[in-house]
Amino acid sequence: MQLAGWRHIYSGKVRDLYTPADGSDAHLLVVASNRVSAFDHVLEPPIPGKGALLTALSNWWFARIDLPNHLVDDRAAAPEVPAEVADRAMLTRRLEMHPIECVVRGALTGSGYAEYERTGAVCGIELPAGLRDGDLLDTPIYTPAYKAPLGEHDENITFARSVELVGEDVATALRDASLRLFTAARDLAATRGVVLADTKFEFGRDPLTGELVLADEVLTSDSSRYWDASAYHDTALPRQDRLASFDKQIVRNWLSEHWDRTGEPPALPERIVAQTYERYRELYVRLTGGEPPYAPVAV
Ligand SMILES: N#Cc1c(N)ncnc1-c1cnn(CCN2CCOCC2)c1
Repeated sequence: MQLAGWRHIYSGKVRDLYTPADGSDAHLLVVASNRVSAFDHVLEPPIPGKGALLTALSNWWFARIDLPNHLVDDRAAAPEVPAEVADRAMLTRRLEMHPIECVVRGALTGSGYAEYERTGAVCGIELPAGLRDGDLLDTPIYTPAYKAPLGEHDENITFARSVELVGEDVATALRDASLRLFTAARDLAATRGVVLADTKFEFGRDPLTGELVLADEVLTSDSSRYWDASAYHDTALPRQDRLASFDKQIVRNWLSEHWDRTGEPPALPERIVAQTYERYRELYVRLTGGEPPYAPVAV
């Protein structure tokens, strides 16, 4: 997408990165698309309103986290944010990013559970035997990953390896901040009937002050696993229903019934698109207590 005053430099599955077209290097623009991904595929069509809703959720969390973050408050000294993306863009300070995905797990699932099944540990942290997919852990664990080159999968690493990569002081600061932020967010989400199972933070170093700064998006359902607490604790439900991703399970269930996982996935029908937006909206309302800033035109 062309944006006046900005040059596109990177596209992830669901977000795009821009640098100022005038060559200045103090800022970046992170634009959340309406794209949705599942099973490592970007799906069609986009979910109208998703980018704006998740940007608002990330901003809501940033405002409640007592750490410096990369959002630009004083926009007078920064390039203008184009109106067409204003509701789904973050104008940020450019940081020296640490090459670590700071993953914190309060429950054992996904790649962490797969590693546990193979080794009995996750990122070098030994866990009790007999844990099952989705089990809550007694205490959250920090399971960092080394940020692989663009397009490759990140590599789970031990804390000791993170020390080799970024030094003892930074590695310790990343771990301690990530565990503290996760625990606070998990406890807040629990009061809203939502289980925060895991999340991923990214941090950078401010080149001017040297301080540790929270970057990227925070605690969205693209960077985190959120489950409905009543379903999670209903042990009569099948496990897949207890661990249903708050926002993507509708898409995953439909794809499981309409796609054999070969070739490109089929386009989502309008009703699935509408139902999926409603799940994003429900998560936003449950967590924040307010309505998201944007509702797609009723189809
Ligand atoms: N945020 C931020 C940020 C910053 N404030 N300063 C310098 N670099 C970055 C940056 C560059 N890449 N990533 C990885 C995550 N990306 C986020 C956007 O969308 C694509 C993926 C972070």
